[in-house]
Amino acid sequence: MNTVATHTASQGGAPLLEIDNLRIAFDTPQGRTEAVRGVSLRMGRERLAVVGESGSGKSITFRSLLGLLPASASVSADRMRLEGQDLLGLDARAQRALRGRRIGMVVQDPRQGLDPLMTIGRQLAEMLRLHGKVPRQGVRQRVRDLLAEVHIREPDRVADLYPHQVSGGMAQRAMLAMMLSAEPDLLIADEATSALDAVVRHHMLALIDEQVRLRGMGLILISHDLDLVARYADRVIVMYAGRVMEELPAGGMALAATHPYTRGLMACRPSLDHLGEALPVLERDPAWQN
Ligand SMILES: Nc1ncnc2c1ncn2[C@@H]1O[C@H](COP(=O)(O)OP(=O)(O)OP(=O)(O)O)[C@@H](O)[C@H]1O
Repeated sequence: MNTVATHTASQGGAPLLEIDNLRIAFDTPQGRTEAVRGVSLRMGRERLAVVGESGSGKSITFRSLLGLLPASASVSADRMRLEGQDLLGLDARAQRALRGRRIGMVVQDPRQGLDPLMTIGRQLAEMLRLHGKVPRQGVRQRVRDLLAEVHIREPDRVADLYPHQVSGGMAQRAMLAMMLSAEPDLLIADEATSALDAVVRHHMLALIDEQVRLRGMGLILISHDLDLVARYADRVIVMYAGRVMEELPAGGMALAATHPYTRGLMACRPSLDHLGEALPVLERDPAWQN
């Protein structure tokens, strides 16, 4: 299956995100390789997870929305729209504006998204000024509020710290606060928690979840962790070799999975109930590539 048919319309009629027949190829010294091969999906202000093995095209599919691919990538699609706004053919400036305002992205290494030379508070203040959503005299208070909204307990103290002075979990919260400062419609969390330990990971996902619900945003959760996905997503798309193999409700994933690749993915999950037992090897069929 290559098209995610479920169509959850967002307010105003148009779906939050529509992608039809997205293709991404890279020019490499060995020739051209097609990494994404005709992905189509629609989503509303819901929580959509994207799973699939390494290299299946999860990250680049959603990075392409933001123009975050290297120059060696060629992107084409029949349609790519955010609430009806055409994302194809935007120039670099318009793409930056979109990235800043309507789509936020939280990545695995928060320090990638934070400037090491600026305190967290100053970075947040600059973002707020850039988006012009808060009057000048209100910026300081808004910085404090945003840090408190991501459950940072001593916002004034943390605002004065540089990214290297805080823990990984705290840096991710700060990055989330930066993204939220623009009041985006769609948040992309790309393996946002995999660099953290299990407890901190759940806290971060729970925080993202809370903010997504409070603000009525759409969430795209790109992850390898099927247990996290079952907990924090409504729907799941499963990618393999640059295509969408199937779409499932997150809750009943194991029951609903029909594609042998997805069933294999489920079976290969480590479980506390079977500690010490060998995991099955994920088998692949060349026919799935077609
Ligand atoms: N700059 C690049 N040049 C050539 N190929 C690339 C480049 N970036 C990504 N690719 C290829 O695109 C494919 C998809 O990459 P992508 O990062 O989207 O995978 P992924 O599913 O997100 O994997 P992971 O879970 O490991 O992050 C991979 O096969 C990768 O080799």
